[in-house]
Amino acid sequence: MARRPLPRILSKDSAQIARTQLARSRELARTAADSATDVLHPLITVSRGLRRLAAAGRRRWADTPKDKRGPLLFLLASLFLVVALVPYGPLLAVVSVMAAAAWHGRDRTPPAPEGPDEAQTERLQALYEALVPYFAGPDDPAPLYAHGGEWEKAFTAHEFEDGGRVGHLVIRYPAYFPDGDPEARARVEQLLTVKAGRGREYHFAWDEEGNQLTVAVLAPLPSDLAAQPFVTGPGETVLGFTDPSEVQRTLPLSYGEEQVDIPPVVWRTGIRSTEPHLLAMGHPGSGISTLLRSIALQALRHGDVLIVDGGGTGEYACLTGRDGVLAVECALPGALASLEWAAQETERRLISINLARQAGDPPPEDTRRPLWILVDRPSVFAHLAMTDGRRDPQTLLQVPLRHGRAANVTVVVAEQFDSAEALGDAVRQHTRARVVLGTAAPRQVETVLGVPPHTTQPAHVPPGRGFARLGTGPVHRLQVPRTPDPYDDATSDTDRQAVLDLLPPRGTALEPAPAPTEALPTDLTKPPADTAPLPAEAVAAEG
Ligand SMILES: Nc1ncnc2c1ncn2[C@@H]1O[C@H](COP(=O)(O)OP(=O)(O)OP(=O)(O)O)[C@@H](O)[C@H]1O
Repeated sequence: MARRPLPRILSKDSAQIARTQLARSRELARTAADSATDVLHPLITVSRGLRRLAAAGRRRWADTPKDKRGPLLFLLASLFLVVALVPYGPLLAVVSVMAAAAWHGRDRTPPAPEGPDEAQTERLQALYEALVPYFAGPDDPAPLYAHGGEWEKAFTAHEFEDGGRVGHLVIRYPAYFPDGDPEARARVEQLLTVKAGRGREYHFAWDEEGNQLTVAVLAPLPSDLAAQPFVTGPGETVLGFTDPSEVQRTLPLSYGEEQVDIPPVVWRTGIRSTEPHLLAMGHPGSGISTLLRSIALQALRHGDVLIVDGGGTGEYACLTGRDGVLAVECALPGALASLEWAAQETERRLISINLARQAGDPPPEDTRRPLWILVDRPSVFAHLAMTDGRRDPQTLLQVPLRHGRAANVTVVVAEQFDSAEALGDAVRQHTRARVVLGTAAPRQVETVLGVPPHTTQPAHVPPGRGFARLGTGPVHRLQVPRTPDPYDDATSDTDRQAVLDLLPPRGTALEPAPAPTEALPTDLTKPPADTAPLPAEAVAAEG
C-alpha cells in the first residue's frame, strides 16, 4: 500500500507534538521495560552466555584441521559417556554449563563515564566564573563563588543536551543573595540565558528556602495548532496551549489526520468565574486580533457576541451576519450605540435575575444565554471620541465589567502596549484574566500580569505566543491556536476552511427574520422596551 504523505501541519512541529502526546505512554513503557529487565536479568545473562559458548564452539570446530576432527569427536563422545555413567554426572554437567554460560554472558560493556567530559567541564566552569560577580560576597570567609573556585560545589546537578549545551542545571547560591529582589533575579536569569545558549526558552525556579536555582530548557510550544471545535464544557474557553508540566488537563485535538493530546489554558467565565473578564495586550502583529477571533468562534457555540473593532482593518468581517453575532462595529457611532445597548442589556438581565431570585424562581431563560462583548483597540475610539467631543466608549463598559459576571456577560478587551495608558480604570480593575502576546520585556509582562514570567522568550517569538495568567494563578506560557482571517488573501486554504467550518451559518442577515431576537433590538441605538435603569439594590445584591 502506498504511504500517504504527512499533512503539512504535521511536518512542522510533529516532534514537539509527539513529545507532548507520547510523554506519558513512553514513561509507562520505560517503567514496564525496566521492571521486566530486572526480573529476567539472570535468564538474559545465561542465554547470552550460551550463545557465546555455542559461537566459540563453532569457531573452534571450524578452526580444527579436518584430519584432527575424528579424534576430537572421539574425545567428546568419551567425555559424554563418562558424564552419563558417573553418579549425578548429567546434573553436574548442566550446572557446570550454566555456570560457564553465566560467566561468559555477563555484561561486558564498559560503564558510561561518570561526570561531564572535557568540553562540558569547560562550559560549567565558564558558567561558574560568570556567576561569581553575582553570587560572591566580599565579607564571606568561605565563599561558594570565587574566581578559580570549584564549580562542583556550586552546581549540584547538571545535564547536557545532544548538542553539548546545558539542558538542566541546579545552582546553589549563598543565603545572602537577595533572591526576593526581582531585579537581582532578573540579572542572574539574563546572564544564564546568554551563557547557557541563546535561542532557547528557559524556566527558572528559585527555591528561596533551599538557596537553589533550577534552570531547565523548555521544548518550544507547538505553533501550528489550527482552530477547531475544542472539547470543552459550557463556560470554558481555550485561550491556547501550554506546557504539560503546567496544567493537569489535556485536550484531544485533531492534528492533520492524527489525534493528539495537548495541555490547554482554559479560561472559565460565567457566574462562578473569579476572572469573568479578560484583557489581552501585545505589540502590533503579535496576534491579539487572532486571539479575539478564536474566542469569538468558541463563544458563538453557546452565546451571542458583540464585536467592537477599533483597529478598523476588517479582521472580523467574516463574523458579520452570522447567527449569534449581534453586531460588528468598526465606527465610533456604531460602537457607542452597541456598547450602550450592551450596558442596558446587562442591567436588564441583572434586574430580571434579581426579581426571579426574590420570587424564589430560577433565573429567567432570557438571562442565561452568555453575551460576549469583544473590544479590539478601544484606545482608537477613545481618541476619536475626544476629538469629536463625544463620550469614550470605554465608559460604557463599566456596567458589563462590574456586573457582567452575575448577568452572564463577559468582556474581552485587546489593546496594544503603546496605547495602554488609554485604557480606562474599569478595564484595568475588572479584567482579572490577562494575556500578553508577542515580544515583550519582562517588565512589560509584569505590568500586565502582575508578576514577571518564570520563563524567557525565544529569540524569534512566533505570532500568537505569549503568557497568560488567570487571577492570582501561575503564569502560563501560551500559544494561541491558529485562527486567521479567512478573508485574508495570505490565509492558506486549509486554514481558511478550518475557520469557515467553525463559523455559524448566516441566518438572520441573509434571510429576513420574522422578528429580531429578544437579545438584540432591531435598532441598537434604542434600549429594549423592558430596560430600566439599574436600581441601587440590584447592584448591591449583585456585588
Ligand atoms: N496564533 C497564531 N498562529 C499563527 N499565526 C498567527 C497567530 N496569531 C496571529 N498570527 C498571524 O500573525 C499576523 C498578525 O496577526 P493579528 O492580526 O492577529 O495580530 P494583531 O496583534 O492583531 O496585529 P494588528 O493589530 O497589526 O492586526 C497574521 O498574519 C496572523 O495570521
